[in-house]
Amino acid sequence: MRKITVFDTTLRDGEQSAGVNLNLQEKLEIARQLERLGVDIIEAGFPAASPGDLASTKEIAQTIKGASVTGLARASKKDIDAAWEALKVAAEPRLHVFLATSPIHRQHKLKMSKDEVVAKAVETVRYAKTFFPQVQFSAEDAGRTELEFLREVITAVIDAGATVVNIPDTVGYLMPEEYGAIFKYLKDEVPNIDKALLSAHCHDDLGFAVANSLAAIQNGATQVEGTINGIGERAGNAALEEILVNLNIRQDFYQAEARAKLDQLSRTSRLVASLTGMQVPPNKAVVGANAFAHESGIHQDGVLKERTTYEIISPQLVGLDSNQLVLGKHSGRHALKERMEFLGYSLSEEQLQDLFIKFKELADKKKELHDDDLVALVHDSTLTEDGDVFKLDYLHVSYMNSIATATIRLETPSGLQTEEAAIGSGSVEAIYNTIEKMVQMRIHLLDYKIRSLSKGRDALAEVYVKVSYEGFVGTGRGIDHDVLGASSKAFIDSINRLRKMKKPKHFIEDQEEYSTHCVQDSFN
Ligand SMILES: CC(=O)SCCNC(=O)CCNC(=O)[C@H](O)C(C)(C)COP(=O)(O)OP(=O)(O)OC[C@H]1O[C@@H](n2cnc3c(N)ncnc32)[C@H](O)[C@@H]1OP(=O)(O)O
Ligand SMILES: CC(C)C(=O)C(=O)O
Repeated sequence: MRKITVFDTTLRDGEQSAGVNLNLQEKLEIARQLERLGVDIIEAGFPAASPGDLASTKEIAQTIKGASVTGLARASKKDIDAAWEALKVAAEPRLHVFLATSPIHRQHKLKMSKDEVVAKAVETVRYAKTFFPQVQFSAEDAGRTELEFLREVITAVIDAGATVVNIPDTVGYLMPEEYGAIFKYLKDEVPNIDKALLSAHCHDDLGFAVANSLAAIQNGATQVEGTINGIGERAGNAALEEILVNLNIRQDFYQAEARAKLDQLSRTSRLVASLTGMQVPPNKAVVGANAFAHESGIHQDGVLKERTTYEIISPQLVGLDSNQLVLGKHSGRHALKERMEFLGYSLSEEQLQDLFIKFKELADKKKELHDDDLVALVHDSTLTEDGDVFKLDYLHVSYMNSIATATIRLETPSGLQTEEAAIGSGSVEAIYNTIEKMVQMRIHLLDYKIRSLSKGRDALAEVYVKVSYEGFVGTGRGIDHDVLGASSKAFIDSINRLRKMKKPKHFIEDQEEYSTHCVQDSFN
């Protein structure tokens, strides 16, 4: 099994993401978590970039003991001196210097000839070696560099003392086969290649950063660079968590391993997302919120029977407690039953079927159903279970010139349908006046409370009412995705309960709490 050195550049290349600016404390916190994750090298910053970068690189070099800390420098004595100032406190000072080698960069940016680039690279590595035992040289834009020239530069810098040579696809231009082929070529053609680690550093402009990094490993790279959550300049860097999980899950294929502790990945990802403000898309591999969430019934059924039917990575591998069966409109009875059991309900087949119908109706209106929604639904189902109740069939409310008019159709306990309309100064009053007319009972509303049962704009509303009728006091509860629907249901519920109070032995057992409450209130 080949050992792969993991080089994390979240704090340097990752911080180059547009809009990201981490302060010293935030960088230290991320560095400590990277140490827990077990990366081998942490690139803490670019000390010549600013006094703040120098100070944070120094602080991290002083603090972190479980990983090697490095900093970036251009091919310039000034940059190397700044890096030394920051990194001399480290246990084993390590420098990362870079110089572009591609024709585009040579001509337009550096304005240097090939010979000048080789000479500068060698001079830089030699100077760096006078301070640092470990020197990494990066041939910036190696991906667009002539292969023969790349071979020449890499041979020269290893001769000058570079201990790591990095071959970045700086602009994310290459396809995996092409990037892998460069590593194979360098392994075969650079005579002193065994004296240095060969490193891969990829960007995601065409979406191949992780695939390219893995292609490099397949072709001889022994160090891989990346950032947590794949943050970084433009479209970002290779996502380290994805590379690490690939190496683990497909060890059979890569025959390579890293020492990182994968169960720290979720935690590291969350920390980086919250401190950088760069949120992870839900469908992101390994660390996205949906990476272990199953929504569709067929998948949920499969996962409940045998997790590996639809899950190639176990949630525990990356530090999560469990996968998630999200209940939504694509879910089936197996998942609903499992969730209800988890919530403490053992439903008969009939009850489950009834609940499932209501669940699907609600799921058509709501994106995701939370536990509160399910509890609400099951209570709604059990309440109306024994029949002999008024049920809301249709509700329409209009509002004009400060007068609300409610039109309501009810199903009566004997199964007939009755329709009525009445007005009120507000929608709820109009509804209650209409229902009162229909049931022919003079009901006093003693209390009315409304709350949101679950999260989001599409949350269910729960209305609680306390009413009295001919000396009896009762309560009612209604749940609906619409507040007026919930208000109607609560009022009707209270009427159903008041009717049952006259024959308490028929109280519905599942509604014990409610029933007890009604009985006590009415007979005290
Ligand atoms: C691929 C990468 O991710 S490389 C890392 C990129 N990261 C950063 O640039 C973040 C930190 N950078 C900075 O804070 C600033 O750019 C500084 C402080 C480093 C330099 O600032 P300035 O001196 O104002 O230069 P500026 O950034 O405008 O231009 C870059 C200069 O560096 C030169 N340069 C670029 N790469 C290198 C290199 N590897 N070695 C030597 N010189 C280089 C450019 O040719 C240009 O030189 P010029 O001024 O002679 O034309
Ligand atoms: C400094 C180098 C390694 C770099 O960040 C790049 O080429 O993308």
